[in-house]
Amino acid sequence: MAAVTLQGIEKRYDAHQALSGIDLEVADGEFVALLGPSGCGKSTLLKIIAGLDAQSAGALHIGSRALHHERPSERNIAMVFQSYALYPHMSVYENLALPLAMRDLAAWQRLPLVGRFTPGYRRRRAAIDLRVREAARMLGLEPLLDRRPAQLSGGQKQRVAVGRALIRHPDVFLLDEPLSNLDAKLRGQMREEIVAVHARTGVTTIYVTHDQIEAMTMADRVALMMDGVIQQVAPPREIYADPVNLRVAGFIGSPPINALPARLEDARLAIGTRAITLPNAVAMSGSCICGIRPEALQIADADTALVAGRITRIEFLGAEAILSLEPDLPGLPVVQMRCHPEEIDHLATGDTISLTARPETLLLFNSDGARIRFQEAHASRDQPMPAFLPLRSEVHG
Ligand SMILES: Nc1ncnc2c1ncn2[C@@H]1O[C@H](COP(=O)(O)OP(=O)(O)OP(=O)(O)O)[C@@H](O)[C@H]1O
Repeated sequence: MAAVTLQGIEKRYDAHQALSGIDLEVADGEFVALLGPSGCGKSTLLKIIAGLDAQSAGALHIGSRALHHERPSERNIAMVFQSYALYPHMSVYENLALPLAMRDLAAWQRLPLVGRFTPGYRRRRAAIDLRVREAARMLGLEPLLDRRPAQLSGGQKQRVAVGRALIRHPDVFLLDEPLSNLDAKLRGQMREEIVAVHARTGVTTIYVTHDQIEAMTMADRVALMMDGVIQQVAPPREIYADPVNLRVAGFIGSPPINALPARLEDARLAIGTRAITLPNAVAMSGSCICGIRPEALQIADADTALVAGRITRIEFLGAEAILSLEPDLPGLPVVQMRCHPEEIDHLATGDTISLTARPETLLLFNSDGARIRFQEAHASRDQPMPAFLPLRSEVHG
């Protein structure tokens, strides 16, 4: 096992810049998810780490080894692809044993019929057998060892692919969208299994996905990529609660963060015709974007609320509900609130209500999307909800 260090990695395909200035340190034994929309460069970066593609510039280290021209087979990295890439004519046992046979048996020992009579064959085969059975036990594949891939379900194939990748005890384990061919229920189950295998083996893992739930539930840290650039690397809770820019805030979270046009003047924040004083002064004035997570909104009195409008949709999702509100002011987008279904039991589409949020839950961004930080202390939820007041009374009051 080993840490992975990427420094200034660039990748150009002719005129197209696929990766720019990628710096990333994955600690020994850490599980990092590379998350981002389609085409952002996740797979390209993974292929560069695996040695299947070469960077145009930058350095890559595994542990203290600088990797420049090592072939994939010399890197001691294992990779699982979306397609599983199992050998269809081989049994599960043979698929699991293959990486060890290729490494531990000489070419003449792998020959059919003749190979088994060569010196050292039986000892090496016994060692391989032990490892195959150990991997099969870890992944629940023991009853399936004689089957061919065509006789397996998607989840079972996925498990064989994971087992085959880990059987050589690699330094680094790379996975490229490994669950995208599975149905939702199986994906949930395989997420847990991969996390459990990681916990048991402790192999440094880099996991590519465009699915934020996978990234957020599985990884120690999430590296969010967009347009070939890593926007932020942080533990799941932090990347959600403390995004560095509006693109990160908008990508993470479902329903997405509400982004309302606003104006700032020192500690005063105005949204539409309402304003509130923030807990701390902000070192900027002018137009900004106010980000409000759907769960930060709550129903409030019309006199003190942030926004009023008409309910356009209510979705009941079991344990929670999503309410969409069309603000009664032009220029403000539809706002979504996430809450407990009981809180909105009495409401229906077409009703008029008012919503508000605590100032310390607001995320502010400048017009370029960069985060503007203002809060130092977090107020308690038990304290009374601060009021948004009509703009004129805020200004003069
Ligand atoms: N061999 C290539 N030649 C030219 N352009 C390429 C090549 N491989 C990838 N690209 C481009 O580089 C960019 C990044 O591709 P990459 O496959 O890394 O994205 P991704 O984030 O993994 O997307 P997806 O989630 O859809 O797989 C894309 O714009 C893609 O079209």
